[in-house]
Amino acid sequence: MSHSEDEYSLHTSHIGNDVSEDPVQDHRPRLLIMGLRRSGKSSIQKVVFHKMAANETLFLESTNKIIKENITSFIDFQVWDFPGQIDYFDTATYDSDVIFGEYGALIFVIDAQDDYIEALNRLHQTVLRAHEKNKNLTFEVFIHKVDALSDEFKIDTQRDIQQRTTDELADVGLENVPLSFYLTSIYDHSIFEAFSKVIQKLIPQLPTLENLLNILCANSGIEKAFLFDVNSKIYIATDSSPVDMQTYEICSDMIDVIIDISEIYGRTTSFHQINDELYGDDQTQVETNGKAGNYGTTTDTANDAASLIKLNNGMVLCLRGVNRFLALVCLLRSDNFEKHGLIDYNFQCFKQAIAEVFELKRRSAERLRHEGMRLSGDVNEGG
Ligand SMILES: Nc1nc2c(ncn2[C@@H]2O[C@H](COP(=O)(O)OP(=O)(O)OP(=O)(O)O)[C@@H](O)[C@H]2O)c(=O)[nH]1
Repeated sequence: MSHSEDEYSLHTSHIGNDVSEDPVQDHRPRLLIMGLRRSGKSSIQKVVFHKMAANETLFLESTNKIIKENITSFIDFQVWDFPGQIDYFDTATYDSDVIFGEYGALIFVIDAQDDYIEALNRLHQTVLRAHEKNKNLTFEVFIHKVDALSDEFKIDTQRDIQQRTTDELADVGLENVPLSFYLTSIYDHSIFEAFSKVIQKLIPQLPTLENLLNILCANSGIEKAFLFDVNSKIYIATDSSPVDMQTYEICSDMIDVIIDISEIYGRTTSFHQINDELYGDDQTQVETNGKAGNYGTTTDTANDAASLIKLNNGMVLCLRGVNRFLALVCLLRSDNFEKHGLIDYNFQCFKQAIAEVFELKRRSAERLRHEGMRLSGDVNEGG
C-alpha cells in the first residue's frame, strides 16, 4: 500500500492569541489536548499523527505556544496542543469562546507516574469553564504513562481519579458532563485505542459503519473486523463483537507490516514470502501478491491494496484497501477463507457502501461550503 505525503498530509500552523481562521475550515471537529507541563501531550500527538518512535519523545522540547494542526484524513479535524503552563481562561490573552466554541473533544492528559492532585484541580477547573462555554464538548481523560505501573496499581489509580473527578463535579451540580477515562501509554497500543474511541465519537456515520461491518462479518465468516485510518492507525469503526486487545494489536501491526513491505518493494512487488518474526512465529507467512493472484497485495494505490497473513494458529489476517485513507483489516479462520470468492464479493459490496456513505458526507460538506461562501459574499457586499 502506498501513501504519499500529499494523501496523508498534515499541515501545522502555530498560533498565539490571534486565532484567525478560515471560516470554512474552522468548522472541522477539534481535539484540544490539555494537561499540566510534561504530562505527555506533545508526545501523544507526535506518536499518533507523526509516527514518531515513543523513545524519541524523550528529546521533545517543552511547548511554549498553542500548536494547531489540521489532520486531513477520512474526517478532517484539528488537533490543538496547549502548553502546560498557560492559563487559557485568561481572557486578556486568549479568547476562550474561540478555543472552546467548536464541536469536538477536550483531551485532558494526567501523568499517572506523578502526584496527580494538582492535575485533578486543573482538570476540574477546565471542565467547569469549558462546559460553561460549550455544552457539546466531550471530555476525555487520559491517565497517561501507565507503562510503569503494575496492573493492580493501574486499576486503583483509574478508580481513584474517576471517583475524585466525578465527586467534585457532582458537588457543583455537573454530574451529567460527558466524561470518559482511559489508561494510556505511548509505549504500547493503548494510546491508539484511546484515540480511536475519542475520534469515533466525532463521526456521525459511526452507527452506519458498524452496521456495515456487522453485515460483512456475519456473511463472510469473519471473527473481527476493523476499519482503520491507515496513516494514524486509529480505527474508526469495528463490528459489535467485543474488542480484545490482542486482536486489535495484531490487526494494527499488520498495517505496519504491509506499509513496510510496500515501501521496500513498491508497485513491482510480485510475490514474497517472508518469515514473520513479528510474533515470534517462524511459520507465519505474509503473502503479498500482485494483481494476478486470487488474493494479494497491489501496492500501487491504497484503494486496491490487498494482503493476507496466515498465522500458525489456524487464523488468517486479511487486509483490503477501502479508499485512499481507509483499510479494512479482518481476522478469520483459515477454513472460512476457503470461500474467498464470496468474501471478495462481499468486500466489494462493503467498499461500495462505504463510498456511498462518504459521498453523502462530501456532498453535504460541499453544500455547507457553498452556503458559507454565499453568506460571506453577502457580508462582504453588505460591508
Ligand atoms: N513512560 C512514559 N513517558 C512518557 C509517555 N508519554 C510521554 N512521556 C515522556 O514525558 C515527557 C514529557 O512529554 P511531552 O510530550 O514533552 O509533555 P507535554 O505535556 O507536551 O509538555 P509541555 O510541552 O511542557 O506542556 C517526555 O520525556 C516523554 O518522553 C508515556 O506514555 N510513558
